[in-house]
Amino acid sequence: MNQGHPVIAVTHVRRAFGTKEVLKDISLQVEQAETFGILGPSGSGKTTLVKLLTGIDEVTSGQVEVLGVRMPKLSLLQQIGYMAQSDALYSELSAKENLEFFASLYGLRGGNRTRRIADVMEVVNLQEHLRKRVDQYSGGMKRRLSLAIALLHEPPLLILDEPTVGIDPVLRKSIWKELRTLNGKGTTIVVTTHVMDEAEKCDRLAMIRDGQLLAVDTPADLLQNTGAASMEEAFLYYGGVRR
Ligand SMILES: Nc1ncnc2c1ncn2[C@@H]1O[C@H](COP(=O)(O)OP(=O)(O)OP(=O)(O)O)[C@@H](O)[C@H]1O
Repeated sequence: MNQGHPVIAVTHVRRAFGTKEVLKDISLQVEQAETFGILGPSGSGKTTLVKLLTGIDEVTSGQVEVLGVRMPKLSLLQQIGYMAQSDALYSELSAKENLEFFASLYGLRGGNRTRRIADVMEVVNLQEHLRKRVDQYSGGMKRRLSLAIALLHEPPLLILDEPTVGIDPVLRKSIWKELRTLNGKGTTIVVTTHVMDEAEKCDRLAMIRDGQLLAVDTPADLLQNTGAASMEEAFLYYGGVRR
């Protein structure tokens, strides 16, 4: 892989829908094996940014490079595990059938496929619900299954759009533990959130509001630089709300 280069390089990116500018001159880099958080309120542009990183959407101007390749690039999808905010599942199929479908898209076959399916279902604690139809799953279970699918092909880059929404605190903790383990193995993780305590678990954090990048730093430095007692306070500080 591209040793020494950032896994993601976003350079002066703008994205507009008609006359509405949703991302305004965003530049940032994500290094290998980082957990990089994108924190911002609803409507701030997190999903729009994430779609540019995965190549689902295209910049209006500027440039996005992933693993040294200019996006969008279809062939890079094999390298990315993407968990969208709305679950892309076949509800009339069982979890197993969904997993098998996505595994075949990623070229996983035979014993390897069976092993990966069992592994990822264990990570999200759904192993007992493998044969259940997805339309009988709760919202949180669907989120967990979507995460399992993103992990299936062991991609070097995981992009997770609000992965723990609707997931209870115990499982949320175990999912974060698993993400940390993947980091330890060299996986790079980009995760969007509007939950402050999740943001603090990231190695580095980009704070965005109204499509603008307010700050990028480690959670500890964001707190220190602002003199804030909490991430929430730091966010308000950068957002222009000073006490
Ligand atoms: N296809 C589109 N056409 C027009 N406007 C869009 C489109 N997609 C997103 N937007 C607008 O861009 C802004 C940012 O949306 P985005 O979904 O990126 O926010 P977000 O930070 O992910 O929010 P949330 O946390 O609620 O998911 C919003 O004002 C939204 O209405």
